[in-house]
Formats: sequence, structure tokens, C-alpha cells
Amino acid sequence: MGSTRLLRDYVKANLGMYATGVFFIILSNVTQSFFPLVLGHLTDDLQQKTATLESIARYSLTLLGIGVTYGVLFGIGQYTNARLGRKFEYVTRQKLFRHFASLSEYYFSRHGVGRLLSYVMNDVTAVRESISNGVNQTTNAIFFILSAFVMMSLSSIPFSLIAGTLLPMATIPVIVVFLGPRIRKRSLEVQESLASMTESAEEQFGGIRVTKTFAAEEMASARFGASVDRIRQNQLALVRISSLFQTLLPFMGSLSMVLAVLIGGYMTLTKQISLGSFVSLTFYLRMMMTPLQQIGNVINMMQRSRASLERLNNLLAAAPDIRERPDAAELGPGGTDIQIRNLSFCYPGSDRCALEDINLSIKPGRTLGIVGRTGSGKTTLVKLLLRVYDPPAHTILIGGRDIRDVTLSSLRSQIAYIPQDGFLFSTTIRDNIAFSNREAMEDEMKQAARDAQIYSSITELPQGFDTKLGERGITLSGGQRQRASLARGFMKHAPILILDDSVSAVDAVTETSIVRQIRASHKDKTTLIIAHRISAVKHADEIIVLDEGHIVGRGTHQELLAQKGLYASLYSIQEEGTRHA
Ligand SMILES: Nc1ncnc2c1ncn2[C@@H]1O[C@H](COP(=O)(O)OP(=O)(O)OP(=O)(O)O)[C@@H](O)[C@H]1O
Repeated sequence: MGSTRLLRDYVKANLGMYATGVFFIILSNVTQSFFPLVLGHLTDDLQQKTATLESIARYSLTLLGIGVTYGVLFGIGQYTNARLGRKFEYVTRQKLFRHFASLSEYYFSRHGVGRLLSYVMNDVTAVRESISNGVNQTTNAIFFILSAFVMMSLSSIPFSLIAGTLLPMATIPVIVVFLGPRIRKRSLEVQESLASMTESAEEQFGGIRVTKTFAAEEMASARFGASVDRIRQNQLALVRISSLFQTLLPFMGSLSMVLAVLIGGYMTLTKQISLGSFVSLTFYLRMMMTPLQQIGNVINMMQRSRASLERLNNLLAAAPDIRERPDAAELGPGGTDIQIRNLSFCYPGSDRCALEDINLSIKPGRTLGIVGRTGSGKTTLVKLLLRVYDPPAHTILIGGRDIRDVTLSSLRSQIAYIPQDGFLFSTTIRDNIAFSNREAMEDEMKQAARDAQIYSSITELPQGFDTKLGERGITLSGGQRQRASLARGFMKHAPILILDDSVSAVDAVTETSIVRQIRASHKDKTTLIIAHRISAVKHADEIIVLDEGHIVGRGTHQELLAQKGLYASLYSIQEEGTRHA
């Protein structure tokens, strides 16, 4: 994808508004270019003593008129372009967010979240600056210089004098071509180091509890300091080259001025041009200095934003790993039996398979328990069911359909997945529980909270269900978080319910009540319960035991105990632990 694609599409979509902004800025410049001309005429009148009080007043009013008209026209143009810039920021951030939402977990595990955040913040802002300020200043500078050039040519200033004095300025494109790519390269380095810093900050803040409990603040701040230092070095490198660039352009302008004074002064003395022409010429050159400075800034800014634009375009070009087939069908709420056939799966880049040759059949309304040591592949199995990662073709079927042939939304709407970490959003408990259905009735939400055994804990809080959680609210305990996330899962009323070690942080008594509740109120649902504690699965219709990606045992609780395999030994260790507790 070309580095300008995002911008090109945006400009195309807003061409009318762009043209309006640019048009007003051009008009303002044409207006302003009359200023030195009027001043030149006044000088000539004064020198030839033809000026009267009345004509001086007229000249003053004309200059005032030029000033006011310029201000109004430029203001409108600047405002229009600034609006376009802000709109770009808004549209692009939304676009990025939608794109992020379509990317897989694998993508996020490869790119740090902090880094992606930096793209959304720093890079979008860098491009926005070039859209509003960049367009304003470029149009302003180019058109002022052009108008001034045309006005000078139309005036009585000899063309050879104009051409001679403008010669140093003609080197500007050469300087731009030479230094521009270097500025862009260094800008890219700055943006990269900013992204690393955001990533590091995100990680440090996320892990602040670990840092504090290990009294490792020194080490953490040294690590963070290193990423800040990298930014400083990269920024200094950028500042050096940008400063050189920004000084070279006005310097060329000053050289033009020196030539104008030398040659123009001589021609005025020898009466080849009038004093008015000399004043106009020097005034025009003086007025070109600011646009020249602006061009320097703008090109700097443009190079920086091109680097950002490149990163944004690359980001938007990243294709989601999990894609729907063009002819993907809807998975209906009907048949929810799950068939897993000869399923083997290795994570991308991993040489060891997380699952090997898994065969399973779960009939609708039945409960499957999955136990196994840590790292045995339990969560992987669920991730494949949800297509967080794509399983090989024809290995997982729901309701007789290969899950790769159905739309992602219809698949995921059939499954209520309750992960172990019990992640809650920084909003009210109500919004967290009613996440899948904000319109849900109060009673329905309260029932979900009761089923998850969290109701009384919530009502004891001063603001009950309206209690805010997260950074600016209260923090629930690990077990409370798990139960709130369980209530959120119940609220989905999906025909397949998956608990991924979702009650590991609650005490044994609460766990038993939750499991009993699930058996009673989810009788008609297909349920998968992953657990380390055998007490959470022992009532399941079937239990499978995973070990190093293989099913090493299956049957009911009693059957597995009789097999005296891994399950029986896990059970006896846990029973032993309970007795000693
Ligand atoms: N995103 C990933 N990329 C590469 N390997 C992974 C990834 N996620 C898990 N694994 C590996 O796959 C194997 C199975 O992991 P999985 O999370 O399924 O285990 P688990 O049985 O759920 O463990 P636990 O009980 O600790 O949650 C492990 O060896 C793990 O290191």
C-alpha cells in the first residue's frame, strides 16, 4: 500500500472542503501581495511631491483594507483546514479502532498494545498537524511567493533585477530534495522510540503491583529511563538536521535581500529604477522571508508526518489472520452439538504442538469437564472453538458445520465464554454484567448476579450495581471479579457455555454453589467446564484429561477414578490437600 493512501482517500472524500480552504488562503495571498505595490506608489508620490493629505489618507485606507481583507480571508481558510485536520484525527482513530477489532489475538501478541496505542495517539496527531497547519502554511507560502512574483513582474521593476535577486531562493528545491529524506528517516526513528516508550510505560504501569511488592522501583525506572533516553537521542538527531534545514531557507532569503540592496540600490542611485520600485522590491523580498520560513517548517512537518502516515498505512494494511469465507453461512441457534475430529494444532512459530489428535463429541445440553496440568492445552482447545486461532479445516464442527465455514459473529454469539482472568471494564458493575445486552431488564441482570453468587457482595456496596470499577472506581477481589465476569457470561444466554477455570479464585463452598446453579439453570445448554480443581467438574456427563496436548483419559468421575491414571492421582492429591487444610 502506498504511503499516501490513507491521506489520499481522505482528501478525495473531502475535496470540496479542501478546495474551499485552499481557495480562501489563495485569495488572502493575492490580496496581501498588493501591499508592497501600494507602498511603492506612495513612495514615488512622496518623492515626486505629488502626494497630498487626501492621497495619503487614501493610501492608508487602501492598506487598511488590504490588511482587513487578508485577515478575514486567511482566517476562514485556516479555520476550514483546521476543521479538516480534526476530522481526519477523528475518522482515522475510529478507522484504526475498527481495524484493531478485526485483528486476531496473534496480531496483538506480536505487537505490544502500548505500541499500537502510540500509533493511535502520536502518529495520527502528526498527520493531522500536516493536514491543517501543513496545508495552511504550504498554500500560504507558495501562493504568496507566486503572487508576489507575478505582482513584481507586472510592476515597473525590471525582470532582470527580479530574476537576479531571486536566484538564491532557486536553490531551495535542491536543499529540500537533499535534506527531506534524511529528516523523514530520523522522524521515523523518533516515532519508533516514542512507540517503544509507550509500550514500556504501559507494561510498567500494568505491572506496578509486582514492581512494588518486589521493591523493584529502581530497576523499573532504569528500564523506563532507557527508553526515554532513546527518544532524547533520536529527537536530538532530528532537531540537528531540522535546524540546519530551517536556517538554510531563510538564509537563502537573506541572500536575496542582500542582492536586492546591492543591485537595486545601485540601480536606484543611477536612476534606472524609481525609489518606489526599490521600496516595493525590498518589501516583497522581506515579505517572502516568512513564507520561506514556513516552507521550512512545513517540509519538516510533512516529512515527519509522512513517516507517521507510512506506519498508519502499514497498520491498516495488516490483514486479519482470522478471516470469514466470502460465502460464510450463519450458524443458527439450532444444533449445538460439538464434534472435534483428529484435531492437532501448533501455535504459529512454535515447533511443539499444543494439541494433538483430539477427538470429542459433545451432545447438546451435555456437560464436558476438561482437566489437566497447566500448559496441557485446555485453553487452546477453547480458543480454537471460538476461532481466536483458526483450527485446521474439518476438525471442529458445531451443529454439523465446520466452524471455518460460518461467520465469526454467528459462531461467537452461540458461545458464552468466561475466561479465567475475569477482566472487567472501567465502568459500572451494571454495565459490565449487562455487557452483551445493555437493554436487559433489571431483574434479568440481578438474576445473573445471583446465579454467579455475586449478588449480595454487590448490594453491600454503597452504590450497588452502579458502583464504578477500575482506575477511578473500586477494585473487586480476584474472586469477585471472576463472579462478576461469570454473571456477564450468564447474561448472554448463549446455547454453549464455556467456563475456562472461571471459578478458580473462589472458595470451595462458593464454587460448589456456582456449579450446582449452572447444572440447574443451564440444563438445556451445552457446557464445557475447564478446571484445575476436580470438585468443579466431577458432576459433568463426561470428563477428559489432557496431558501435553493429548487426551490421556476420558469418562465419568467414577470411571476415571477407576482407571487410576492422571485423573485419579490429581484427585487424591487434591483430596489430601483438602484434608490437611
Ligand atoms: N499464544 C501462544 N503462542 C505460543 N504458544 C502458546 C500460546 N498460548 C499457549 N501456548 C502454549 O500452548 C500450550 C498449551 O497452553 P494452554 O494455555 O492451552 O494450556 P492450559 O492447559 O490452558 O494451561 P493453564 O491450566 O495453565 O491455563 C502451552 O505449552 C503454552 O505455552
